[in-house]
Amino acid sequence: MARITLDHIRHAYGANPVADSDYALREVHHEWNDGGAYALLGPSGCGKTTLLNIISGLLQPSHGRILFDGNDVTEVSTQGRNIAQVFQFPVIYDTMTVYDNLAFPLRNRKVPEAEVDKRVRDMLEIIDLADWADRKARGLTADQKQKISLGRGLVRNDVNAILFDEPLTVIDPHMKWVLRSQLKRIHKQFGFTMVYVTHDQTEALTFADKVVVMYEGEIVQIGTPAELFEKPSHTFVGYFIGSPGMNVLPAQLNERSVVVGSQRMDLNVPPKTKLGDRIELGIRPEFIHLGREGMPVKISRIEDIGRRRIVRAEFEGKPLAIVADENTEIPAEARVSFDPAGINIYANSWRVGGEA
Ligand SMILES: Nc1ncnc2c1ncn2[C@@H]1O[C@H](COP(=O)(O)OP(=O)(O)OP(=O)(O)O)[C@@H](O)[C@H]1O
Repeated sequence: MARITLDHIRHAYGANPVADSDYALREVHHEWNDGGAYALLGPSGCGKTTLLNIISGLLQPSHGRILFDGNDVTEVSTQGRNIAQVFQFPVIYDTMTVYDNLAFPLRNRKVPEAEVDKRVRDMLEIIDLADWADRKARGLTADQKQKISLGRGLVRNDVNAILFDEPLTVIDPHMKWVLRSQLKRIHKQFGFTMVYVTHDQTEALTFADKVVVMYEGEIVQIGTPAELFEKPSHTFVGYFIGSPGMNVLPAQLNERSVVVGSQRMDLNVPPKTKLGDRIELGIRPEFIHLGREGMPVKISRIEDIGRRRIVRAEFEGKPLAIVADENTEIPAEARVSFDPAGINIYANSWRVGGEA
């Protein structure tokens, strides 16, 4: 397995890129740990597949280098990079048996047959297809075929990394959950470096140790699920992760306090900002307390979602979502207070601290 260094990588599909907007990938400069499980998460078109293809060697970046364990592989072919890939749709040999499909990548690399047999049988157990070993792949369901694709990616233990591009798209929801848990277990057991592309936050948060959130061709945050939830580096992360997402309110800073409309909240450490910065206050719906004390809000709607309620309200002329538990009393003259630990201050969409 390998440590992956993305050294000032940028990519434009068109010739002669000039503006930032000409780049599908703006500037990616990061190091990913050997044995880490990374999920690339972001909306359609943000550059996830572009970055994955640069890592796999399917695409040459317009600028920058890519290194595996410190060795420059920018010019090395996909095959030479020694990585396994699992795509959105199953890539398997229909006329081969399930067993032979899994054995194929090992036999290709001249692994001794006894070792092939051991690894294939172990993998058949992991992907729960042991009873199907001698069946031709042709007659299998889409789920089963994709399990074979996953198995083929995971059966080799000499790869530098395994790359997954939305591999569970064709899988039904229950099986998705099962396969995701299996992937996590396999990762713990074998310590592969895994990079997993998805636009589904649940998938990213359950699979990865580190979630790489992408937005408009940039990595806006790399963090654990807890970090993304508690301290979103960019307002987009706050909005994209969580359901409902973070409330983002236009604000002003005033020495040691932040002001939203006519409301003022004290801050312990005043964030560093420049004159002219666009200031916003971010607060997740889970960090807002609803009751009879605090700042006035106008409630417009209450949604029951099992044991929690989402309260939609208006605060200083702006929409505000509040998560309350099912027993919270909602008074007619409702008021709110923001948990100081949940307050984030943003300047031009980037977090600049701000715990009160
Ligand atoms: N072959 C190509 N030629 C020109 N533009 C491309 C090409 N492939 C992707 N793009 C553009 O580059 C940007 C990033 O696309 P990319 O496929 O990397 O995004 P993504 O996050 O993987 O999206 P999705 O989730 O829809 O697959 C998009 O604006 C897309 O239109």
